[in-house]
Amino acid sequence: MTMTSAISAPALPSPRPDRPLLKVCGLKYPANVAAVAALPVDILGFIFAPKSPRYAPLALDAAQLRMLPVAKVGVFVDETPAVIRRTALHFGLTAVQLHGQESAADCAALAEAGLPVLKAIAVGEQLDLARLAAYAPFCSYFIFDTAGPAAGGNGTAFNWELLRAYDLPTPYLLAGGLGPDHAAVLRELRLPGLAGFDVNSRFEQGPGLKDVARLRHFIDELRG
Ligand SMILES: O=C(O)c1ccccc1NCC(=O)[C@H](O)[C@H](O)COP(=O)(O)O
Repeated sequence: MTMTSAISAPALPSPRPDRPLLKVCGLKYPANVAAVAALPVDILGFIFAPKSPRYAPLALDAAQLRMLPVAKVGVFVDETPAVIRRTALHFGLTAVQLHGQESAADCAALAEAGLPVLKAIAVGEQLDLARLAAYAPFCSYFIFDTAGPAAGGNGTAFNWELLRAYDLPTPYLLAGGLGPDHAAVLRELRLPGLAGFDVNSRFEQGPGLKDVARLRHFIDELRG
């Protein structure tokens, strides 16, 4: 039995020609998870990195997650494959997001075990796109996120123009400090390979608690 056949989770959405995908990351509390899942969002993200203030497994309701008809991504930072696979099965995850120093071989091993992989790339002043070619065959998406003191959820944006030279076949989500005030510019943003956006700390009332009204307004503005 493959990993995917053991998990009844909706598939990871493909890029859409008509509108950008939206991933809301860093959810933690069951009532808030339900409220965000009722919005027209494409992917929900849950943090399984113990150092994060959004570390979710102790608060999450696994039965609720397994039933949700939305793609669910578990975010891990340099975690062991065994823990990742066990967590994915327990929570019914659709895919895993690797947000540390994982290698292309790490991504390949999980993808070949039936778990689609989103590989996060930390972007600083420069972006070495050439090194990503080794990852591309094993990743469903890249997530370009701003490098910072924490592995993720830093709340700051990077220079998106660094992606103007992107030429790999793997689509990506843009992340890093995207907030309500970005809706209009994101709506017009055209970059090669860009499939959508990943939002997190700038839509929070507290760590892991999303502001549903702020998200709804952002989605309305983003999609028109
Ligand atoms: O959000 C976290 O606390 C986090 C911790 C460790 C690894 C990854 C983490 N977040 C992953 C994400 O996909 C975030 O959405 C991404 O870093 C952007 O966050 P933000 O800058 O707050 O919008």
